[in-house]
Amino acid sequence: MAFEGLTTRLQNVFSKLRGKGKVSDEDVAEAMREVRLALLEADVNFKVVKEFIAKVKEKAVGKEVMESFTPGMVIIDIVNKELTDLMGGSQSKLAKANKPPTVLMMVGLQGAGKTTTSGKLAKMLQKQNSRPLLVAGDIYRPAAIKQLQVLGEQIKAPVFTLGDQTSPVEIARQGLQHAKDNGNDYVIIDTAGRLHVDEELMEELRQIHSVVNPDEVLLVVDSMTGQDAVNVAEHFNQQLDLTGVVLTKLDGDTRGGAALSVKAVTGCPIKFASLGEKLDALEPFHPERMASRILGMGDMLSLIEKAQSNIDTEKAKEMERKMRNAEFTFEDFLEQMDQVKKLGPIDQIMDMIPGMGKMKQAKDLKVDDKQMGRIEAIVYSMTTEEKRNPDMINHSRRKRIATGSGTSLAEVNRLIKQFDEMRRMMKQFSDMMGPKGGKNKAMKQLKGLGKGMKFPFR
Ligand SMILES: Nc1nc2c(ncn2[C@@H]2O[C@H](COP(=O)(O)OP(=O)(O)OP(=O)(O)O)[C@@H](O)[C@H]2O)c(=O)[nH]1
Repeated sequence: MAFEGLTTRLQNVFSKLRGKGKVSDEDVAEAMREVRLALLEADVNFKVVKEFIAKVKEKAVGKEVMESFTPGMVIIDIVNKELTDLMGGSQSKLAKANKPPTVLMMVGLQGAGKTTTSGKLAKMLQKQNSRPLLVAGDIYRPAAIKQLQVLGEQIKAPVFTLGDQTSPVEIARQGLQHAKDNGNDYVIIDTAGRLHVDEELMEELRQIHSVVNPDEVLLVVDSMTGQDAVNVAEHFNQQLDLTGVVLTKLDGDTRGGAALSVKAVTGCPIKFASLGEKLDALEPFHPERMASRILGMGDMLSLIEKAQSNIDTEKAKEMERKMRNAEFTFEDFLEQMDQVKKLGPIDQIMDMIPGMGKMKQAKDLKVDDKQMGRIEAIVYSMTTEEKRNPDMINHSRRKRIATGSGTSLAEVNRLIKQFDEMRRMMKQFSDMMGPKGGKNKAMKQLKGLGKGMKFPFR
């Protein structure tokens, strides 16, 4: 996952500071040296690092900080605010034309993820009840038009193409007219990319620009390429006046340099971040939330938003009722896993929960999609009757389930044991909250409950 190294290093610096009652000037200087190294190692542009450290230092050595009750926390807060500022301060939203359609021109090098991002953007706009038109303007890469058509089919968005024999400038012009004629409120123009920035490409992009007069020129950059991504952004910006950047592949193990430098170097805000190959893996970029993810403080807001747009609330309510009445079966368990999976890779979800990222690093908690898959395989190998009455799953049934799911008896035993514990806890919980419980009793029992508790998927 992106930023892992940076997060670990920063957390080490901060835990040293946090442990101190008083913080001396030397402590701050030492911490700043380590933050500086951590940023450089994460491939952040060296000028950006220098300015960043100067700003943090200026704020951190003040008297108020030293004499505050929790100097360590105050310094973390300063770093958090400066990181947020570095990435643009607040969210930079997509422009909207006064008179539709709003025209989005997608530019970038080959392989950065331009075509995929065009599809993801279209899907995001559809979710907001818009009707985007995709325009296939990359006539040079043989499969690009087909790729966009396939994406369009998947999300049921119209794709405008004139094949690969018409000039991209003409395609863009006619595409825009087509959108006007058909009442599309957004036009997303996918343009060609090259392996390197070259004059011919820029000229073509400038011509398209002057014909369609876009509301947004979005540069798609691959965050895995680190400083190169920043150089590419600077170059495009000099030639084209970008209005925003989309960072792709933030799900990979990028060290984070691009995300942290691109705004400072080009002045161009990051508008979206892409965290996976799937079509719903695009997120609006929130600098403050990204900063808190980098500092290992989680990002509950994004998680809640994801849940709101992906989880079936009726099903969630029904699940809650079952849990309260301790009617929870393995069938419900499967359903719940399905809901969680809709939110994205489990690894990414964990990073959004405060503290979880750190637990993951400590290897206390091993939850990944592969393991979720094994758990699912076990449950799928149960008969309907077994799923509904987990108590009937005796030794010989367990052996059959292990063989059927390609796992081991130990794994099946563990899952069933944890499932039982989970049910018992739910039962205790609902008893506590029930008429005989009362608040004080509930609190008392809650304290005892934590002891035997294990995370169900460990
Ligand atoms: N893991 C991951 N892969 C991505 C992401 N975005 C795009 N990709 C992958 O990157 C590859 C290149 O994406 P494309 O959209 O084909 O690239 P492109 O920029 O359109 O390339 P050209 O059309 O040749 O300019 C594809 O395999 C995508 O699935 C992302 O956020 N995460």
